[in-house]
Amino acid sequence: MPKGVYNVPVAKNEPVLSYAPGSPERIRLQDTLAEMRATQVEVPMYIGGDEVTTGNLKPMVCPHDHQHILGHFHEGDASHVEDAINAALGAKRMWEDLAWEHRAAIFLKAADLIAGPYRAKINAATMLAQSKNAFQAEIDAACEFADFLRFNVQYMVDIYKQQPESAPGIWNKVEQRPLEGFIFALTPFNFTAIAGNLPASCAMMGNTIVWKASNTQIYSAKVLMDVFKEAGVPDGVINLVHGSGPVIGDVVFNHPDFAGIHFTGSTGVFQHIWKTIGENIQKYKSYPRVVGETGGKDFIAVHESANPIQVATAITRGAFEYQGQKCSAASRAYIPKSMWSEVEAKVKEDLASIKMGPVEDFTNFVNAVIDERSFDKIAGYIDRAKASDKCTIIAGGNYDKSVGYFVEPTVILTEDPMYETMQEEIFGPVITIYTYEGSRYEEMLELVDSTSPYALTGAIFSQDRYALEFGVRKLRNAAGNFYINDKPTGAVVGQQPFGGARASGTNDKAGSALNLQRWVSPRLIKETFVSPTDYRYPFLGEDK
Ligand SMILES: NC(=O)c1ccc[n+]([C@@H]2O[C@H](COP(=O)([O-])OP(=O)(O)OC[C@H]3O[C@@H](n4cnc5c(N)ncnc54)[C@H](O)[C@@H]3O)[C@@H](O)[C@H]2O)c1
Ligand SMILES: N[C@@H](CCC=O)C(=O)O
Repeated sequence: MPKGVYNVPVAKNEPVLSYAPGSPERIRLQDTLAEMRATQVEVPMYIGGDEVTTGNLKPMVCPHDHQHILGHFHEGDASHVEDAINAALGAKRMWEDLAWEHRAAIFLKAADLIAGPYRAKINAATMLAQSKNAFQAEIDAACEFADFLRFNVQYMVDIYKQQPESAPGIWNKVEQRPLEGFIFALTPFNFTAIAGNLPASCAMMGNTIVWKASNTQIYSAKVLMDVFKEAGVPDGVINLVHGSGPVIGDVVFNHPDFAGIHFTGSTGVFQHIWKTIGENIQKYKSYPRVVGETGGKDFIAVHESANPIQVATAITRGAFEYQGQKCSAASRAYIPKSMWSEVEAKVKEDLASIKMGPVEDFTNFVNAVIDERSFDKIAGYIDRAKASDKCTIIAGGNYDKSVGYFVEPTVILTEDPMYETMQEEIFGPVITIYTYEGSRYEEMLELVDSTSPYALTGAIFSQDRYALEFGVRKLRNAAGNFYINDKPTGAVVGQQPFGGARASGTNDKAGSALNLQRWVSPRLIKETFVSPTDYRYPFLGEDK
């Protein structure tokens, strides 16, 4: 077998295709969409080498056409979670003993499959079942997922390369061991790339995984499992189970071999999980690694010197792309009173030109929100704002779930900086604006910092360097991803490692070496070449 100290290919961001009318990628995607819409699929669980069916079938629908059934998944119960844990533990020894370059090759191949032959399929699955338009699917399911895989291979090797000094006569080595036990990947509906990355990044570091995807993302999770299989991920390394979160969690969090959770989702669920792990801590063989990236109440803070048109564009894209269902979505903005009329006019003009509808029509910028529960929650915020004497709805405010879960991009103007929509994560196409006296810039920054428990993303707009520098310093702890003169969404792997603090997560920065480091437990190995043969220190000798 060849031996060598291998370099891995230098990672580059996957180019985003345009899907312009008539382009080959658009034609391929439209054909794939039509084909997938016309064919119902059944998604089994993947446990060890088996595709497990239970007959307990749950429908997967298009959010923008909720009577259209894309297929069904087989829901499992606690016994399937036990089986998945056993499969993960059974696959562990061979997987962790496999030389790292083979793990790298498998995931680099997965990236090439996603960027190549599976591109249209993963995008179409994400469009149909998660209601993303072609551009939003492309930047997520195809490009961000390929980027996660390729950059993580590079970061894995960077981690392995970090070695201690060695004094003469000894050799110190650090071995990055996978964690003892299995990892639980618990993933959200809104990014196919995140759903794929949470199990894949842990597996890349030599761990074996039990993965539970969100029910509304299982349709694209199946495509990810097909990619993992074709790329050569061995049986039992990534096991996908479907079922109720609490039922699955109950088995996982009571298991002695539970070694860590890689979570992305809401703050409430993560806090519940953290508490459960704390209560069970004596049951585990090791202290589990707890990594969770959670909710946000992301802001745009504007100084008087900012360009109003740039601010308005950041509001429209930052708040309404993918219907505001990004953890990073702008959902509160602080605008100087003197600038507001110009910003308002541009936002209204842009919103008037935005089309809302199904993903199959590529002219729609806005599609549906994910499901009825989410629709009702968002509609509740809008209804309360309509009834409140503290707010005015200046754009949107309509919703309709008769065919799909459609909510118009909605802009609320409030006089109360602590109104509920300034504080709480809505996770829908709703932004609230608070206007302030431009001379009270510092007070406004204090409000931004103290209004919500979250600290995920935020943006500051200013053409004045002093104001900018002051704002960046004042808001040091208000966001883990901070943007200057840009919208607070759209982080790119390898360029803007992503994660927030406070109630927004453990800030282990997805798409960086920091994250991968959490999935290994270093062992220091010291070897002495010529071992001592005398216990005495020189100073113990007799003075003459
Ligand atoms: N910070 C980030 O990087 C980031 C990225 C994407 C999404 N998010 C956040 O995710 C949320 C949206 O995603 P979601 O609606 O899928 O989140 P969610 O918390 O509802 O669900 C996440 C996962 O947890 C499971 N789950 C739910 N309740 C559970 C329980 N009691 N026990 C065990 N598992 C349970 C779900 O089935 C799903 O698989 C938003 O709050 C958003 O801000 C954060
Ligand atoms: N990384 C994405 C957000 C992921 C959360 O939903 C962004 O930067 O917009």
